[in-house]
Amino acid sequence: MEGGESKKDGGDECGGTIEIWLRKHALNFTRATRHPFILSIRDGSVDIASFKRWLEQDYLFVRAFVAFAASVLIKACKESENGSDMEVLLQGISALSDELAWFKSEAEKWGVSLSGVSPQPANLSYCRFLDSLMSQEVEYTVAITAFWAIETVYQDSFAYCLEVESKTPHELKETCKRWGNAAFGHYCRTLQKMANRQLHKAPGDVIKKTEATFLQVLDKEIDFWNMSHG
Ligand SMILES: Cc1ncc(CN)c(N)n1
Repeated sequence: MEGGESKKDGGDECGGTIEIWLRKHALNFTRATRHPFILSIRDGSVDIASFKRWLEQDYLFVRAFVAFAASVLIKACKESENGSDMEVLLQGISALSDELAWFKSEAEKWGVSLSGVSPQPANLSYCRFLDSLMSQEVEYTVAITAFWAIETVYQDSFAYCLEVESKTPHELKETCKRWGNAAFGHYCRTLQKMANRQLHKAPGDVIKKTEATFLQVLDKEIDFWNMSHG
């Protein structure tokens, strides 16, 4: 097992809490990762105005997500018994810096101005939700699971657009590779193990809260994709 993990740590890829939830809530997960917007990228019918709208809104979201990532890092430093969590999250934050730079250059490529963009209601609601998870009262278990889910929805969605049979337009391949690449997939699986390890030792009430938060993330992601329709 990678990283010296054992079933005892909750690191079993088949039997961890996260894998159980992915099976239990498969419909919600599929709605978040096989949204019509993603399907339209994959079959090549995507409306470029929708893509540009997504680009503008996601730039704003990622700025809020950086603050959330920093709060998860602080919780890891204080609450995680595993020293490598902090290192994984620190690398994740550094990748978010590249992500912001990428949004700026991608916007320029598409003639989109990011300076005057206002967040749409679904984006505001998602950012407010992230804010609520940044509170000191929110356990690391809840926060790391939400963080894993947010990154994984993008990984799974965009990796789907890169499968051999996909007809993703050439000019959108770069976007899909940003989250659909193998290294990002590996990063998401590492986050999944971190979340599983926490859940393995969490009390029942925290597990319940974490499952509810996971479902909220999926709903917020669906609303976010819906926004691209305008
Ligand atoms: C809405 C949303 N969810 C997830 C990600 C991946 N960081 C993102 N950029 N935007």
